[in-house]
Amino acid sequence: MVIAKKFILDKSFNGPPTDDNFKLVDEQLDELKNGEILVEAIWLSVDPYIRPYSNHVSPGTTVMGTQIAKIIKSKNQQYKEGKKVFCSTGWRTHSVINPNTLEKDVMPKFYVLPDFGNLSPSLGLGVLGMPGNTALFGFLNICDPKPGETVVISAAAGAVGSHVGQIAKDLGCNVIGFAGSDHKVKWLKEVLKFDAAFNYKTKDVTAALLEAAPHGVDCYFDNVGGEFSSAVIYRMKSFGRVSVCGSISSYNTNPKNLPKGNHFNLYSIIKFI
Ligand SMILES: NC(=O)C1=CN([C@@H]2O[C@H](COP(=O)(O)OP(=O)(O)OC[C@H]3O[C@@H](n4cnc5c(N)ncnc54)[C@H](OP(=O)(O)O)[C@@H]3O)[C@@H](O)[C@H]2O)C=CC1
Ligand SMILES: CCCCCC(=O)/C=C/[C@H]1[C@H](O)CC(=O)[C@@H]1CCCCCCC(=O)O
Repeated sequence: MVIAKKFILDKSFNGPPTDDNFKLVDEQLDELKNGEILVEAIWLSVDPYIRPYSNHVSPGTTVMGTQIAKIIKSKNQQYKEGKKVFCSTGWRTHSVINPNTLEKDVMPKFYVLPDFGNLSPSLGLGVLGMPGNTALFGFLNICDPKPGETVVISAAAGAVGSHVGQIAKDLGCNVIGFAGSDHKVKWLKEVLKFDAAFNYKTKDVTAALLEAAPHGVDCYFDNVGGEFSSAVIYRMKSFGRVSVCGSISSYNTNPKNLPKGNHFNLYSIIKFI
């Protein structure tokens, strides 16, 4: 008999998450039936969407999220013990899954990870998973960046932004990142080789842009929304492109009291991922 440990949403969120929102509980799992597998979590992903998407979730529900897990018992010939899988089972240690009867959805809920060799399987939740794909396709398909163009990235040291910046550098763009600490800014400049990076908590965004992008911004990869994005969009060139990926600055806000919208530059193309 396997006892899973899982985090449930104990109290609905009201502002930034605190320990009180979560409760760790046990769940006794049933014996495997034919077709089922038992997986054990190796890595859990804590992603920004969990906060706003949980506004519609009832207390008592397992906290949503994806994980990389290992098949530790199988009653399904197609899924061998020892294989590593990606699954959307939430914040829990053990889960019973029947891969053949999972709902088909636009987003994958379950798949066997390819062999990453010596690399960490955690990359299946990062650059080789949802954040990496968001960075690659959200940047290339929507911003359509060209060598020499100026690219601004918010939340630039995060999972998505840091990959957008590296792709933009590879393409020969002038890359400007904003992050919330001097340590992150140093990392962006010294390790990821961004052309410029600023701490938006201590530096005025418009002043930073006038310094690093005096002729304006061609591409803006927007992870944060709110007033920050209004300041960047105001500095877009004509025919600039904005990829609206997320709006993390408002995720802890009560949806009935959201901040005012961005300043929209009518000569830029703004698309949502
Ligand atoms: N559309 C899509 O398909 C997807 C959208 N997203 C969105 O992309 C964005 C980034 O996700 P991801 O990289 O995974 O997140 P991470 O958790 O890796 O990074 C998030 C970072 O956002 C910054 N941040 C938090 N609060 C604020 C705030 N109030 N103002 C400005 N920045 C803030 C913080 O960095 P700092 O210390 O620098 O402030 C934080 O570390 C999110 O908005 C997310 O919802 C993500 C994946 C898919
Ligand atoms: C107002 C919220 C904006 C959130 C933006 C964001 O971060 C979106 C992320 C999703 C993206 O569209 C592709 C994904 O895989 C992200 C998560 C979707 C998971 C939803 C399922 C939750 C569950 O397990 O029940």
